[in-house]
Amino acid sequence: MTLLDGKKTSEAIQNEIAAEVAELKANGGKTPHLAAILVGNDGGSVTYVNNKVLACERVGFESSLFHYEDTLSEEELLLKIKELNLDEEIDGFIVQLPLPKHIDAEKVLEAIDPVKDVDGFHPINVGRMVAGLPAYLPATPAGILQLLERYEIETSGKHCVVIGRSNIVGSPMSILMAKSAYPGNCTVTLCHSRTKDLPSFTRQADIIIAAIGKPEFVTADMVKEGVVVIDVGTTRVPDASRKSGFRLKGDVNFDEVAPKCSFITPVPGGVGPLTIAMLLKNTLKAAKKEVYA
Ligand SMILES: NC(=O)C1=CN([C@@H]2O[C@H](COP(=O)(O)OP(=O)(O)OC[C@H]3O[C@@H](n4cnc5c(N)ncnc54)[C@H](OP(=O)(O)O)[C@@H]3O)[C@@H](O)[C@H]2O)C=CC1
Ligand SMILES: Nc1nc(=O)c2c([nH]1)NC[C@@H]1CN(c3ccc(C(=O)N[C@@H](CCC(=O)O)C(=O)O)cc3)C=[N+]21
Ligand SMILES: [Mg+2]
Repeated sequence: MTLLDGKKTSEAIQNEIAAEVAELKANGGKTPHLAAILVGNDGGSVTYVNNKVLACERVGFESSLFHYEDTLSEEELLLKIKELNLDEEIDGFIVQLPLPKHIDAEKVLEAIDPVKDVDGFHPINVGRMVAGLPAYLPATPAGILQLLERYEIETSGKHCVVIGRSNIVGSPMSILMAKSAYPGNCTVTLCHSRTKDLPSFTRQADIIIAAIGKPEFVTADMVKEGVVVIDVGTTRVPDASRKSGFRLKGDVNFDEVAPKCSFITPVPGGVGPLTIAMLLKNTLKAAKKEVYA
């Protein structure tokens, strides 16, 4: 069993990005600038956004954080997005999800200029990804592809079972794994809460990508010997023995599943750090105008 070290892989990618940024700057180019909008004080969201800002500093990007109370109106948020769309200093920005219930998230994502949509959530970027045109790939699926590639995991002809069909992880992941490319060329099954007899699918899987948000959902009896397991889940569960009062759990029961795996990601230290690295990568592409001329 090989542990897929997301932290180490993320650091390697960030070092590559830092070297490119240094070169850009030396050649008189613009310093890439990522902005993040955070509405409210959800614990996880605050942590992830702060991690993104810290990562920007590490690679030599500029960053801006716009943090609002959860009473911010949809109108005010849309106005801020319009401002960032027009701000020539900012190459890319993200609106952290989830948003408070009184704000229509789809409307907000559609208001972002696709050219600056470094999360890759705008329907234009989603469509371009599906069509195989240059696009910002959503960071979590792109990070998973990086892990598979950097560990030279064979994917061609394999049966990949994705659990979860969200717009940000499961659905794009299923599309990318089916593409005629490496990593890809898989036969893909996309499972969700209406799937009947999920274990009958996961037991056939050569590669399982779990993006459900239910801690320890995937158990040893659901997987075959030699499987590759990618655990996207990051749920905070109460843990009184920790200073923070919680610990992070994946969607896979690691202790019982890991012994059956050829490769598996830990949580934390698996997919999460890659998500941050790929967001930076998209921001670099934005600054270099690699996706949209
Ligand atoms: N590490 C990282 O970088 C990231 C981690 N995450 C984490 O990944 C997890 C998933 O996130 P996200 O995709 O946004 O989640 P969503 O809640 O948007 O989607 C969850 C999906 O899981 C499906 N599902 C729920 N229960 C079951 C079940 N019993 N059997 C089969 N499928 C089920 C749902 O089905 P249905 O569609 O029918 O409701 C849905 O498609 C979360 O823990 C999140 O925190 C997310 C993004 C990035
Ligand atoms: N607009 C938007 N874009 C996103 O990309 C986005 C989002 N909204 N909303 C929430 C999800 C979740 N997500 C994570 C990113 C990093 C870690 C991460 O770094 N996790 C660390 C642990 C961090 C910790 O200590 O909590 C790890 O798994 O090792 C996790 C989850 C991005 N998301
Ligand atoms: Mg992780």
